Amino acid sequence: MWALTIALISTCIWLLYRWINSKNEYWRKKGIPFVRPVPLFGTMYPVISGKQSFADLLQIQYTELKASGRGYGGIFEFLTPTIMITDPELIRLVTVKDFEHFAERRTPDMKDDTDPLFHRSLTSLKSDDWKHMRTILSPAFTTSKLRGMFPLMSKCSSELIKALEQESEICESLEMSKHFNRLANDVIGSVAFGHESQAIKNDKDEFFLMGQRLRNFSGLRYLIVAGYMLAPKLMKLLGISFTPKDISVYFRRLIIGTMEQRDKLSISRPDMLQLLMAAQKGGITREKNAEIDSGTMGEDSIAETERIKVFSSARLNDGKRNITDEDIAAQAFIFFLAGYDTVSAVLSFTSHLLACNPEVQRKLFEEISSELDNGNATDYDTIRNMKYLDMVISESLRLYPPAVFSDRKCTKNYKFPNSDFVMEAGQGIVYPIFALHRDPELFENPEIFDPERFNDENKKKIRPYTYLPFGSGPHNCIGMRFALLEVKVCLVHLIKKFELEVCTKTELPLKISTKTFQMTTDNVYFCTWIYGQIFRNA
Ligand code: HEM
Repeated sequence: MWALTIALISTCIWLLYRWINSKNEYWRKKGIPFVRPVPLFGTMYPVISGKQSFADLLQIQYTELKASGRGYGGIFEFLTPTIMITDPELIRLVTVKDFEHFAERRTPDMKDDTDPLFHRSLTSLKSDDWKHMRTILSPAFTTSKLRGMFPLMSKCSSELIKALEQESEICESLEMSKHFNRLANDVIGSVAFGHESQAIKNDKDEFFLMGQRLRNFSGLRYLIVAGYMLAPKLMKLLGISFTPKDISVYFRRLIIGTMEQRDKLSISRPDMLQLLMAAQKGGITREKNAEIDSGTMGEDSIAETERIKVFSSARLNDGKRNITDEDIAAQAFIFFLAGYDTVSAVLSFTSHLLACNPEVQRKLFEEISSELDNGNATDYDTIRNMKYLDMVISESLRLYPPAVFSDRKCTKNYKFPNSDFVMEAGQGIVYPIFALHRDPELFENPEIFDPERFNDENKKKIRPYTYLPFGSGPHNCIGMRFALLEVKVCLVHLIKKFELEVCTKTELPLKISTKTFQMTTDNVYFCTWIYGQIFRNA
């Protein structure tokens, strides 16, 4: 009996081993260059074992695949064969020109009721539902709407400065990322949820604590992300949700409660929630000549034409799709998820870079002071005119793009140019943003922080589709202009008041965290001094 059981178990293990190995043969059989996988973990093992950050792993794989000269190659996300693009021209084809073959993201397929907020959000919607929702949401990011949201952002930044002043009186060094986290929470809470969150003043704020749990992708949630990569069908069958139930219920209730209150008391506020409520009632129109959804600076002019083509068929209200309260809650939720860690990461990394590069910080301070000394208020237009500020942020986004890669799902079989390789519908394709930004053939001395790369003359020399912190094509980041404005407002408030300096706790050189998939470090500490005449005149 024992012998039979052992024989049975051994046979199962052997069959499993054969099956896994046969999966790992996928790219070899297709004749595509590939990164050698580890059984079961594919090419993800260095990240799963905590040896490498996700950004570093993608950079190593990119370098290996680029060397093949083919412009793309195979990786294995656990058992799933995926294509990684290394050629900027192919990124253009996939994200822009041949959009109809790659019209979706690879967001996990879930049952409708598993994670309704995530499932109905812009990042998960497919085909016409996505086009329709994106068309509705885009007007929330026009110049005039951002101008309206500016005071909400400004208020949060002023509160941040007060908090830093208070803390710097009692502490020698400040953990800046902690503060930026709270700022990002309060801004997106205010603008997307219409909720006056108070995380800057009170770290026990309920909205903040819920958000902290939601954005924590370590531990069990790290395993859930891995589970969706390893066995998506099984995860779907088991109905495992990304978002803990209580958090989902909390955010939904908050949004719907706020909407009811606004309706009852006829309250109107210049935020995204108001725009979504207007869209629900059919009262939102596209503004004439509105600057919306313009491409990222890494693209070329063709991208704009393609974007217009994709959305020309979508109408704001086609009579077929009603916007439900659930849809509104889902969009506010995804704005929170997409706009919280990203903004807080940009602020943390930019501040770190400024602390390490006093000359750049001084130049930035001079630009801010001179704009404000000219009698300008710290308003939307003054901040938009600060060129050096824009250069500093662009360079920080090159070195530390919060999204280290982006992806698409092949939605229609696709024959790669100059090759026999046909990608099958359903397969995934990634483009490694971080690796492109750090490629010495694309950016000279890529490890060096040099905002001059983005001055008027130099930025024209950047090859299209190599600098893509906000992605590319019709699926690019809808919140780009909002995010950049928020980062700028905060930095202007910060630098006009403080000098940032490294301290003994500052990690030098900075290491990207290996504990999570996100672009973050394990800590960002600075010494900060409140701005004083003595320092600035020295
Ligand atoms: C500095 C901050 C941010 C960075 C670096 C960033 C970056 C990105 C990137 C790389 C993508 C994928 C684009 C592609 O695949 O082509 C993306 C998508 C997206 N982002 Fe952002 N993002 C930021 C802030 C925000 C904010 C503040 C919001 C919302 C208010 C937002 C909402 C979204 C949404 C909804 C998508 C999916 C768009 C779609 O598929 O149609 N992001 N973002």
